Amino acid sequence: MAPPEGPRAPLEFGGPLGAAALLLLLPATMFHLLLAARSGPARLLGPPASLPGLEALWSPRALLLWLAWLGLQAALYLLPARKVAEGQELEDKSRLRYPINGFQALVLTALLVGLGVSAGLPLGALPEMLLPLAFVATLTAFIFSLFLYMKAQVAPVSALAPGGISGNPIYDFFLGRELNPRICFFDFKYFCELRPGLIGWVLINLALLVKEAELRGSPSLAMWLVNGFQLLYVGDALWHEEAILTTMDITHDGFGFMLAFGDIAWVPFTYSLQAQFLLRHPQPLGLPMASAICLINAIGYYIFRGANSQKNTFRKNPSDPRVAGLETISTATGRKLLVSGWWGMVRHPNYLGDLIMALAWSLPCGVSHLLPYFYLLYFTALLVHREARDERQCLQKYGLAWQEYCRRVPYRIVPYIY
Ligand SMILES: NC(=O)C1=CN([C@@H]2O[C@H](COP(=O)(O)OP(=O)(O)OC[C@H]3O[C@@H](n4cnc5c(N)ncnc54)[C@H](OP(=O)(O)O)[C@@H]3O)[C@@H](O)[C@H]2O)C=CC1
Ligand SMILES: CC(C)CCC[C@@H](C)[C@H]1CC=C2C3=C(CC[C@@]21C)[C@@]1(C)CC[C@H](O)C[C@@H]1CC3
Repeated sequence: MAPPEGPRAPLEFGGPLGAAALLLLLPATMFHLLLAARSGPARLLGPPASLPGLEALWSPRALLLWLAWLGLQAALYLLPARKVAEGQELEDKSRLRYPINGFQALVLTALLVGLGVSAGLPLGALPEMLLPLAFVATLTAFIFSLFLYMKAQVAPVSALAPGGISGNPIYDFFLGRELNPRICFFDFKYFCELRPGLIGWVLINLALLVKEAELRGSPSLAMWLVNGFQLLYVGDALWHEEAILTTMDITHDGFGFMLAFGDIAWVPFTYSLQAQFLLRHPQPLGLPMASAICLINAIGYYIFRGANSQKNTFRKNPSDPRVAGLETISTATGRKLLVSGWWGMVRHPNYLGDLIMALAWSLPCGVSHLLPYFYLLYFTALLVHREARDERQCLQKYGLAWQEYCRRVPYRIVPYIY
């Protein structure tokens, strides 16, 4: 039986209490990680060596830099795009239009940063500003989420997301009420999901690499690997930008604190944790080990990209010769489900590839500390939870056909294990 949506839908994340706890816990975890990475013991569990005062968190320079960064990314978003894509059909049968120029934004940002550095911009000074930058990013996320919550009060009911209309203000503030908040062509959720956070993440990584070169004469092999792997991941996401239009974040979830904070603060400041750790805790890495780690990342990427591209190609055009020979199950909606190829191996092959890559990003940091493995642990929890949410939505959409798919493909993420 499909679960109900809307006001009677079961509340996620432990309901209002869980949402209230996460409002505090998520920023606290981010600051804990930032502090732990710069401390000698670099302990993931246990209190950080010292707590910063307000003077270490608040800096008008960091605020200016942060606003300039958001302004730059917003300006790049508004530049003419190579393509304008249509999103999924909405409740009122309309489709929104989205500019496909994320990769262009990455390249232009790289050019601007390159120009800035050659004109004397001290990129190596950025790592010292991470704490105040994370602080202003968190403040921005709170203020922005408040704006989104108020904007949703005057939005038509058809514009609201199914999950964020519980009526409890804390829960709805956390999950987000409006599905696609926009001002004219500027779509806030789509903009935040890929631009300031993801591009900010690789910029922070690069600054940490530059700082390491300043401190030790040249960047370490471990730092090169972490930078290279994560740049590939971000470049890939922006190159395939159109694919996020079918993710549950865009089609199902409201835009509230969880995604706003996740996109603009959590991603840049916690996803760069391995590079932050390496700056203060250099790790020796020989060529044979580095080659093995590159192989692990390549295998992860091969599965991740293969699975995502196979599904996207199939959804765009099921008769495309690359997917036409695959076995499928018909559903009552008219859409089909792939039951061979990557999607016949496990029900979320793309998650498996993503997790293998996450392991490869931590391995260059050695095995002496748990801290650089935080991303792998957090990401496993996120994907297990996400997989369960997606299963619920697919069961609701496809009913018996989904049950048949689960029978034919019994494992969720890891073959023969989970
Ligand atoms: N680094 C990070 O922090 C994060 C990364 N990711 C990554 O982003 C990518 C996108 O993930 P996500 O948005 O969760 O979802 P998916 O790309 O896995 O999409 C799930 C959807 O795919 C469709 N689908 C499921 N099974 C089949 C099948 N057998 N045949 C055809 N279509 C099927 C269904 O939608 P429908 O039928 O409507 O098309 C389902 O709702 C993943 O690679 C993930 O690893 C995700 C979250 C966080
Ligand atoms: C702060 C919370 C614990 C959770 C926040 C979740 C967000 C950080 C993620 C939700 C879905 C995401 C996706 C990506 C990045 C992380 C967030 C925003 C990608 C853009 C990463 C690159 C992939 O190729 C596509 C992903 C889509 C979903």
